[in-house]
Amino acid sequence: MSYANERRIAELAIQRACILAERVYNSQVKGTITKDDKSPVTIADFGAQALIISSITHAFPEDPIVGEEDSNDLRADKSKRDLVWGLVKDTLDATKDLTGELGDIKDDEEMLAVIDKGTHQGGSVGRIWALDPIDGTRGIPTGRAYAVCLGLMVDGKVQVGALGARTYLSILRSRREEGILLSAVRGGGCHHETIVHPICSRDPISMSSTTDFSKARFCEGVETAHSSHREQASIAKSLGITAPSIRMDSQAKYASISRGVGEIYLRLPVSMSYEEKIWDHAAGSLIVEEAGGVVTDIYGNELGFGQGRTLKTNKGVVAALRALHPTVLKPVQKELKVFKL
Ligand SMILES: Nc1ncnc2c1ncn2[C@@H]1O[C@H](COP(=O)(O)O)[C@@H](OP(=O)(O)O)[C@H]1O
Ligand SMILES: [Mg+2]
Ligand SMILES: [Mg+2]
Ligand SMILES: [Mg+2]
Repeated sequence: MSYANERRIAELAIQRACILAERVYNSQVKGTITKDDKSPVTIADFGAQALIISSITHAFPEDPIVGEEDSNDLRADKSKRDLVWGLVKDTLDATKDLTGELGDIKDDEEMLAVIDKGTHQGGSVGRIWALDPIDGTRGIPTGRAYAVCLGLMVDGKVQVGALGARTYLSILRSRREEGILLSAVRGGGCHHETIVHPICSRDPISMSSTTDFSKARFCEGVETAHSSHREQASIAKSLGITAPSIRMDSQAKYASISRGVGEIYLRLPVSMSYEEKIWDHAAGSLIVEEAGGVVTDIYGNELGFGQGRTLKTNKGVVAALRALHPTVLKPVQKELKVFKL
């Protein structure tokens, strides 16, 4: 199946949400709330979730959605709700030419209801979308990278992925680059474009072909609570990697290696009890695979997207160019003392 319509809707929905996210990124007002699990959420996360879910349900009304956020905090805080609705309304007004394909939201009550359409529990049967409205939320208040990510799973396997990301190349190359949009369909390769709407040009992308570890670079997250920098450094050293790690928030790391900026992405668990969320990996992992990479957990197992809202049976992530992946996995397993289950 080509999934051409799903890919187009996902790309447009991501672009519309990125317009909202950029407003928050560039504004003084982030409206950050600390969730019950102590993680942050901003008004951009809520607004982007509302816009993207409304797009999916407009185009594919039968499809369930696993989204990261819910509306509870907004229902309890009228001023935050007003801020989010103001953002959503302004973005809808600014993108009226997309309303035919992506639909509209009429008022703040409808917005809250739309946000709560992301509560599906996931699973291995049929079509299910996985949405991370803002991945790398800490990147928004800190002015670092973030990404807006959407994947379509069919019978537990990701078939379509789209990801809008900003700033990672500008961070790396000290120059301003507009956001980029990457998308992929399984078996159909992936491409990228600068985020300008409407979609106009497409360039295929592929990973770097570097197989010499002395010339290779690896990506890792910024937050030390999300992956083990110490173990990642030790693995890089044992592989003979000499370049410093490329650190950035969000699935921009998947985007980065899929465009040849870095060859390896290591996300080694800091805690063996943490279960990675499907929305943190659905889009990015497919994009890397379609750009020539392999994505597994630390055991070498493929990521299992059909087991609910989390990757229950996986621990950590190891993503690398196909030719490098087996060699990267060896020191990972030695360092973490793990064996294939
Ligand atoms: N202990 C942990 N281990 C791994 N990932 C974690 C974590 N706690 C939170 N996360 C996830 O890490 C994501 C960000 O990844 P990164 O550090 O690569 O930017 C967060 O996504 P959100 O920012 O969407 O909440 C969150 O889901
Ligand atoms: Mg979060
Ligand atoms: Mg996330
Ligand atoms: Mg998020």
